[in-house]
Formats: sequence, structure tokens, C-alpha cells
Amino acid sequence: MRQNSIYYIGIMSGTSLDGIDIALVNIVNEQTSLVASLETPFTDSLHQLLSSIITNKTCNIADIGNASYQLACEYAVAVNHLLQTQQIDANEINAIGAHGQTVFHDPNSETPHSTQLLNASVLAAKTGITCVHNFREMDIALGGQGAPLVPLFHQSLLAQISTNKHNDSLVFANIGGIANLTICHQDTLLGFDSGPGNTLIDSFTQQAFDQPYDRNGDLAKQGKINQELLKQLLDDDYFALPTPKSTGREYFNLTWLRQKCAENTLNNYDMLATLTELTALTISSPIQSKEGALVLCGGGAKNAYLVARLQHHLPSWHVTTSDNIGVSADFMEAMAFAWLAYRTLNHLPANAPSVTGANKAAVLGQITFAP
Ligand SMILES: Nc1ncnc2c1ncn2[C@@H]1O[C@H](COP(=O)(O)OP(=O)(O)OP(=O)(O)O)[C@@H](O)[C@H]1O
Ligand SMILES: CC(=O)N[C@H]1[C@@H]2OC[C@@H](O2)[C@@H](O)[C@@H]1O[C@H](C)C(=O)O
Repeated sequence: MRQNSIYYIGIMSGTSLDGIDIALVNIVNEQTSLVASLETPFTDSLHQLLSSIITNKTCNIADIGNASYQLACEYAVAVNHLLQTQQIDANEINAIGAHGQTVFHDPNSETPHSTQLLNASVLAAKTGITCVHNFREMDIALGGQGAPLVPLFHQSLLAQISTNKHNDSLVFANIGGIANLTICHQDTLLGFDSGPGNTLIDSFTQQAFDQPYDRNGDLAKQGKINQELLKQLLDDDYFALPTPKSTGREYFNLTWLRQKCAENTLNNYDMLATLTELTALTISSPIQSKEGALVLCGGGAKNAYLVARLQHHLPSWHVTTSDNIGVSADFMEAMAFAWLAYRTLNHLPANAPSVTGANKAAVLGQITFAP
């Protein structure tokens, strides 16, 4: 590690497949702050390749290698561009914490695994920066879910954010493709995937309205929630499972939806309103305290209709976005991966057994040194 450097880079490309989020952060005395950020879409060819790997489940082995290589190249172009605009040399960066692209997540099978594609050698070679990656594997090897990993980062932020008023009941909800909650109550830390965030909303919007997502929830807002279908969806076993638990797009997808509502003939607006309500209810229902602060991050925080439904279900809660407490809602996850790289390089554990169910805390990730 370069001792005088305080910079780390985090890269997240999440389950929504909307592209790459990069955060350049500095970490001083355990305090993480965002210096610069960049959001860039995948090229069409990489987007198509990743979508086909994720949705087809079976794929050519060469596709895995190609996607890993292409992803590393696109990560590297974005990192180099960000550094150039900031006039920061690669030598000043301690490490990149790179999530990679999750293509399959199954921590509960007889052969538990979670696969994030990324050719880390290519990323290190093309940026000249040491790269930390494969963060979920060790937690799964220790019997954990390998996800979510951000709750410990959320907890680390508590010391530096200014919501002391609500500190005894603070819940972070990251609403990406899948939604995950971090519940900080006094000294306890809980965290789990609550279920679909935007993934069903996005897939249905693409199919029915030929738009990438339901901007601000404007389409759902025009529909009427169908209570009968909502009940059928909420009956899914995942929602009643005790923690630790995590999930992914291999479970919550349009096939899942079709199976649940084979007999339903809702119009598209009502369907979208019902799917949005599913996300709102599965995020709000596990929250037990009467009041507190619900801090939203991830793209779903921009869905005004979804946010209104969350506020509706949590009337005494202060529902806000992490931007309002000084942490970028768009780059929270990328910041978390920069922080995870910092933990790895400093030999510090980065999983929370109370969240993932691992039998012990451990240093996570693999290090690929800059050549
Ligand atoms: N203005 C908006 N209105 C409604 N939804 C939006 C808006 N902007 C972004 N989104 C939603 O946010 C999604 C992207 O969110 P985000 O980037 O947090 O997901 P991710 O990082 O891929 O997911 P995950 O956290 O599951 O890994 C988009 O696919 C879209 O559904
Ligand atoms: C396997 C996987 O990639 N899981 C992601 C996904 O996206 C949201 C949710 O599902 C969460 O469990 C996790 O990402 C975040 C960054 C996490 O590990 O905390």
C-alpha cells in the first residue's frame, strides 16, 4: 500500500445492469468522503452479453471470459477518464475495490456460490492500480450469504453523519435492482435483502411500455394497486424467511411474476402500481420501530411514487435520501466498495456476521497487484 495516499476507488455495476458507478473517495481516520464520481452506461455489446448470460442461465463458456474481459476494459476506461478529469495520477490511488458483475447468486445451495465476473488482471494492467475484487466468496465460505456487504459501511457512516436525532432507529434502504436494508438500532446491526427493488418494475416497464424504467414512478402513479395480486405476490416464501437472507434476479424476474399471476388480466398501469407497492411493502414491513429515519439510496430513491408509498406505510418515520445526510445516494454502493478495498488492504474484517450469517468476521476479497 502507498502509505501517503488516502485515495481509494470503488466500482459498482449492480443488478439493474444500468452501467458502471465509480466513486473516488478519501478515507482518513475511518471517515470516508466522496471526492469525485462518474456514472457511465455499458456499451451495447457488453450490455447484451451480460443480459444474455444473466437471463439465459446457460451460456457458452467463452461468453464468461469475454464478458469478464470487456467489463474490465470498460471499468478501466471509466477509471482512467475520472482520474484524468481530476488530474490525479494512478500512483496516488491505493486500490480499486471492484465489485464485478453478479451473474448468479446462490449461497444456499449444496455448493454455495455467488459469481461476480471481472478480469481483475486486465483492470490492474490497464489502470496501473492494485485491484481488490471477489468480495463475497470468503463470507460464503464461512457459511454466510455473501450479501449484503454494505451494512457495515453504513454503520461506519453513522459516526460521521448528522442525523443524531434519529440515531437510535436508523434504517438505510438501498433500492437498486434488488433492495437491501440496514437496520441500525442502538448497538445492533441487521441487514438483509428485502426482495425486489426496481427489478420487477424495470422488467415490466421494458416489456409493457418499451421504456427502460418507470421514470419517477409516473406510470405506476396512473394505476390502481390490485390487492388480490399484491397478496399473491406477498405470499412468496422469500418474504417470510428469517434473516440472514439474500436474493437476486435469478429469483425475482418476469418468470417469477408470470407464475404468480397466470390468471391475472390487469392493465399495465395497475400492474406497475402493484409491483411498486410490492417493493414499498417489502421494504417497510420489516421495520418494527414506531419512528426513526429511513435513509434511501440507489436509483429507486428517485422514484417519487415509490418514495410516497414508503412514507405512506411509515407515517411517523422521517423518509429521506442519503444526499440529505451528506452521502451521495447515487454513489453509496461504489463508495462502499472503495471502503471495502481499504479494509482489505489494512487486513480489517469487512463482513458483519450478524448480517450475513457467516460463522466469523473475516478479511474479504482477493488482491491483484498493479503490474
Ligand atoms: N428518475 C428515476 N425514476 C425512477 N426510477 C429510477 C430513476 N432513476 C433510476 N431509477 C431506477 O434505479 C435503477 C438503477 O438503480 P441502481 O443504479 O441503484 O441499481 P444497481 O446498482 O444496478 O442495483 P443493485 O443495488 O441491486 O446492485 C434503474 O434501473 C431504475 O429502475
Ligand atoms: C449478489 C449480489 O450482487 N448482491 C447485491 C444485489 O444488489 C443489492 C442487493 O442485491 C445486495 O445484496 C448486493 O449488493 C450490495 C452492494 C451489497 O452487497 O450490500
